Amino acid sequence: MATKESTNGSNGSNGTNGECKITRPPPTPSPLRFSKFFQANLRILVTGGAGFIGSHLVDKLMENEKNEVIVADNYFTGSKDNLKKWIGHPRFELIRHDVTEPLLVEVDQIYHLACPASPIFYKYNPVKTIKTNVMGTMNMLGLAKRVGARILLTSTSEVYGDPLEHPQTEEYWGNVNPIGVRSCYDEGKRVAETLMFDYHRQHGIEIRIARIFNTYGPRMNIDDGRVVSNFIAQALRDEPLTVQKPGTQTRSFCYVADMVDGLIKLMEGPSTGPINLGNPGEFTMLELAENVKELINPEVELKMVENTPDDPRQRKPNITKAKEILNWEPKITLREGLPLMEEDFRQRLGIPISAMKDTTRRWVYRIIIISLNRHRGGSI
Ligand SMILES: NC(=O)c1ccc[n+]([C@@H]2O[C@H](COP(=O)([O-])OP(=O)(O)OC[C@H]3O[C@@H](n4cnc5c(N)ncnc54)[C@H](O)[C@@H]3O)[C@@H](O)[C@H]2O)c1
Ligand SMILES: O=C(O)[C@H]1O[C@H](OP(=O)(O)OP(=O)(O)OC[C@H]2O[C@@H](n3ccc(=O)[nH]c3=O)[C@H](O)[C@@H]2O)[C@H](O)[C@@H](O)[C@@H]1O
Repeated sequence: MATKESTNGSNGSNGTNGECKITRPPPTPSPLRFSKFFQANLRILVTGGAGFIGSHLVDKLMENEKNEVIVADNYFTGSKDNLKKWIGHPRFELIRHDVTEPLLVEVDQIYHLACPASPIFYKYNPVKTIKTNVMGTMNMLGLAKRVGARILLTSTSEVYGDPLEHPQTEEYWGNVNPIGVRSCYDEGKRVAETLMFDYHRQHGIEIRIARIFNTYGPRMNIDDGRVVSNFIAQALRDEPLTVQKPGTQTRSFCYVADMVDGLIKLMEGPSTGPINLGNPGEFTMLELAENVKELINPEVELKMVENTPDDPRQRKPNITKAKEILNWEPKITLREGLPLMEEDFRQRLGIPISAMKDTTRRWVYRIIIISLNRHRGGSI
């Protein structure tokens, strides 16, 4: 159940001293919620819910029988296949909708994830990407204002650009190219954050902002060009792992189940954010390639290839705020998460494993599942 919003924007670092004076009280939710015989569940809209992170978020939200989930998605990078187990469920609805157009639904919470995440896709149509981030976020904030819903934005570590501060804290204002080929996404998300705080200050909207760092796991698009999906697909297909130069650039990789837990804790918690969500385990791309080679295909080769402009040279989240405010930190390491993603890719690609490798792999897989279940006290 949505709790009363902390009205001072506390715990958020909005680039000043953290104070965030509200000029107006939050809009009152629909009168239905206060009716004596209110029986309906918590109505949750997930934009981009047919995507990689969104579909895992829907799975987790649907585990709670008090939740009704509506997904709005234009299937630009997502797929109904990611939600097939929920289609037809009485507490679930799926709408084909582009968030650059207004959406009129009665909801209590909005998880606003709609935006292509892979650089290949968001650079494919940069004007649409920035429209999605600006107009799409404005439409969702307008909806939140109309129905009195709490809204969470999945922002990104790309708001820090090619960071000069390392690791990145939420107080860091970033080092972003305003006119580069990634700006549609990097600046688009920065404007989305600005809109979130302006609606919060001007209209009292209950906001939550997550700055998500590189996330991986099952259901990533196999050929969407992101490094983890690329390396796993290449290793399984016996193709050279394409390490983009210099190969010493770093990223920190968070398993999707950990990310979903963090998003829900942020939505249900007291803080507006922004709060970094990610795994501080930092790897160079060469180290990542070596891990994939060792875990999935020791015979595969590595091939150095050209990189794209404005590629950040380093990225690692400082997650102190997530630990202290949300009591959240990731539990699944890269070496535990990669085999889970390999299993998903094998099934989707129809690539069996060699008999010899099968036995060892089954043991490794079983050990990982047992230790993860022990970690998380539930099912992975
Ligand atoms: N995966 C990551 O590493 C990562 C890192 C930082 C931030 N994020 C953010 O998290 C969110 C989800 O990322 P993901 O990895 O699941 O990406 P994804 O591409 O798998 O999912 C995005 C979803 O949004 C939908 N979508 C895109 N444009 C839309 C529009 N105009 N209207 C309606 N639906 C639209 C897509 O069809 C897709 O289902 C995005 O906002 C992304 O920016 C992801
Ligand atoms: O975490 C984040 O905030 C961002 O992470 C990723 O952005 P990026 O890190 O550029 O993702 P990748 O395309 O996976 O690239 C990561 C690194 O791997 C390298 N790479 C990529 C692909 C490949 O085949 N080989 C390779 O070495 C790239 O040069 C880059 O240095 C996501 O695509 C963004 O949506 C997200 O906002």
